[in-house]
Amino acid sequence: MSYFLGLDLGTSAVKCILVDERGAVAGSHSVEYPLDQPHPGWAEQHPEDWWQGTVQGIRELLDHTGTSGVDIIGIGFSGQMHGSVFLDADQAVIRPALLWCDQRTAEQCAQIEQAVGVDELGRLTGNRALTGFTAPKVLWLRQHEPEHYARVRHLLLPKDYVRLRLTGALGMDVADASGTLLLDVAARRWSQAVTERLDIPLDWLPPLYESGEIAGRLLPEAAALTGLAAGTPVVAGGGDQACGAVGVGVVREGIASVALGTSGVVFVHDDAYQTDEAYRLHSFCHGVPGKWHRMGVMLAAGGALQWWRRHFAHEELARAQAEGRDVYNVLTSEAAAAPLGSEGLLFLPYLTGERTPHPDPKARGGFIGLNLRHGKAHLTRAVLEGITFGLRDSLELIRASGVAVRELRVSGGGARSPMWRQMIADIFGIPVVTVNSTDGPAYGAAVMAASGVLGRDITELCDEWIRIVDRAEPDAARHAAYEPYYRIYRELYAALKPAFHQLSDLAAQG
Ligand SMILES: Nc1ncnc2c1ncn2[C@@H]1O[C@H](COP(=O)(O)OP(=O)(O)O)[C@@H](O)[C@H]1O
Ligand SMILES: O=C(CO)[C@@H](O)[C@H](O)COP(=O)(O)O
Repeated sequence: MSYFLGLDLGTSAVKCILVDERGAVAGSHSVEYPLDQPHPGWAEQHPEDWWQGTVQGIRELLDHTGTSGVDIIGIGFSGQMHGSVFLDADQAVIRPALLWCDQRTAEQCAQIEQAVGVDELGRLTGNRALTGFTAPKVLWLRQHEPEHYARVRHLLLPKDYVRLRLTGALGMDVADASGTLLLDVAARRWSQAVTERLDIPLDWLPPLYESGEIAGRLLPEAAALTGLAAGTPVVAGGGDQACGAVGVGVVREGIASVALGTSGVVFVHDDAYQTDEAYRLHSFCHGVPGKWHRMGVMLAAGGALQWWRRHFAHEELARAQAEGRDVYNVLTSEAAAAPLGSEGLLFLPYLTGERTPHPDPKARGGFIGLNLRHGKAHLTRAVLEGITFGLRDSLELIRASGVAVRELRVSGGGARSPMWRQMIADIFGIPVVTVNSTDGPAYGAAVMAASGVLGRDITELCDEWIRIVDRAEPDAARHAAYEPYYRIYRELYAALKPAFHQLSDLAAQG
């Protein structure tokens, strides 16, 4: 049997999966690596950790599944988006990468929007300057670490660095490149106009590919380290959101996806390039050649639940261990027992600032409406409801731009919870489905590898390999009961913004 290897270079771990020629997952394995937060709001990782994790992950996957490297006929990549990998003339890493969730570049974003103009930047790139994006990170390096900046000769995104180590070839796909703010997203090529205005050398940027195109072949030294065969084709792949959407079959108009990972993303496929009026949604190239997508991105969706679990779920953790259950399972069961609306309690999930719909690194979280009757279950339910209201904000932007969403496909860690899936269906008022491929971005990366190696269309492969396995219908009464809560939720950010900013400034002073 021949296999495709899908690699998803995530924020917390690299996930490696094997998919056979009929689209069935034959095995998966993850290797974690650390995230550094040297200052409040900063987030960095060492590209060497990604490389070591990937090598280990591939080796262990082959060992555990008893697969021979020669049976892997293609490799595809998904990766956390936007992170800046700065390389010198010898392709050596100059400093740790600044990640998608790093918030240090508010000043540089303002400088970019002033230098280019918000409308002109939108016209050239389809997007606004947001702190997570790559171009502001380049300006930050120039202003704060000029000695490092002087050495830069190549700029890559996280997965492209690992592909470089595997194949020796520099490259980037247009889906991931869309999140650099240096791509002319409509034309699917680097924007000379933007690089010139920002004074970023165009020759730092690698050759561009569509996601299913072969971007290199495995080097003999990488083959020796991983157990794969030298010469194995490696496709360009995509950013994790484009790969995740392909992985659940969001390759046609009318179907949207919600990815509930650390971040939370509402994603729609576009046959033609589109932007919303004020560029509040991201407009990016899709992993499907010649197609685009729009998405709203919450910075802490699953991340907010993870924070809640880590700091406040000690009893639930003990119970989960005693009963051999997942702690998230215990938490969501508790939340299910609390009433809808958490008895007048709302949670704001802006724990690491926010992107959509409030592009504000100084936005903060909170519980609003606490009273003496509230206990842990109410608070846990409020966290889940608050994250879901945050996702609904992105859905409303998508709806306002004229897209009729008929069905939502959910993926990511949060999608494992039937209770949360039903809550999304009720709050959104749309059916929520899950598909047979639960490996999201890694599966999408494997589909892209199959497309490149077999010369098949990505949409066709998705139609053949992906099918719906579960469906949660919205309950009309619960949908109506959530509406007044959602209306109040929508007003809270604007009302609390001045306090968030003052608190954020006070915290930064130490
Ligand atoms: N059984 C579950 N029920 C509800 N949420 C869950 C469950 N398992 C994981 N999660 C959520 O999913 C998140 C991890 O999702 P994942 O897709 O693995 O994230 P990432 O790829 O960003 O590392 C966790 O932080 C948690 O909030
Ligand atoms: O910033 C974005 C998309 O714009 C994130 O999707 C990151 O690419 C990684 O998110 P997780 O998969 O770790 O949640």
